[in-house]
Amino acid sequence: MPGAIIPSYRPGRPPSGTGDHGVVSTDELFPAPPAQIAPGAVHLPGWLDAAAQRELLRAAREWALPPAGLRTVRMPRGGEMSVRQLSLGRHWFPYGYAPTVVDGGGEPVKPFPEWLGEWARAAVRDAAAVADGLVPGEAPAYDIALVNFYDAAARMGMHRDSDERSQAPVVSFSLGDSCVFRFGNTHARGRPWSDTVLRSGDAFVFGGPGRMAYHGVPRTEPGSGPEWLGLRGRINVTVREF
Ligand SMILES: O=C(O)CCC(=O)C(=O)O
Ligand SMILES: [Fe+2]
Repeated sequence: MPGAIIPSYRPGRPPSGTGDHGVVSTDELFPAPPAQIAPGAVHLPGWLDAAAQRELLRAAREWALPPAGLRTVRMPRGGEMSVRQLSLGRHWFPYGYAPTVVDGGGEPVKPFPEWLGEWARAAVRDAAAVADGLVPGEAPAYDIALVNFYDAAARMGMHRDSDERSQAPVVSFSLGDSCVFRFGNTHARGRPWSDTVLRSGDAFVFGGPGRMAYHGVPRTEPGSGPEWLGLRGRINVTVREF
């Protein structure tokens, strides 16, 4: 049943998008302009409109279903990622890519949809207008995506996206609850870093000099997502070229 894996707002749940402060944030009505956070790293607030957010959520609910659906990722040294994940195009496991769910049931991954690649290329074009080292007109052949689902307790430690052969920019799309996205440096997990709030509909592009920077999600803000979207928790989709 679609929707059974990625939770919805329960009927009767109080509105949360505007409920905390009793007002609609002007940040949500009038998203800020694109901003370069670090060299090659660009935040595109409100890049997905409401229709696109609904479309991406609908697709994510289908992708989440088995086979090769949303799963808990086990780390090589034991332990589990708190984020649940699925892959499109190629299956990511710690640490590599495979055509099938090699660390699970062995099923083939779902195909990477071409429209998601078009979205990512368009986001890179917009990011290139304000960024250092993101070449406009460069059109990566996006072919994989990782879809992460964050419940209220989930977070993602500082890491680099280093299992791709390609250095094409990574493009992330966020849905649902806001989060703190920590974008660091290319040398080490620690400071310097900068924290950016990613809200539902935001895109974030990191490429060029920022492609190999450490980044992570220290926390989400449970209940902060827009009520009209009907998602409990946070989804992040990162589009990559293998
Ligand atoms: O959830 C996010 O915003 C970041 C996800 C991420 O870094 C990843 O999937 O590698
Ligand atoms: Fe990442």
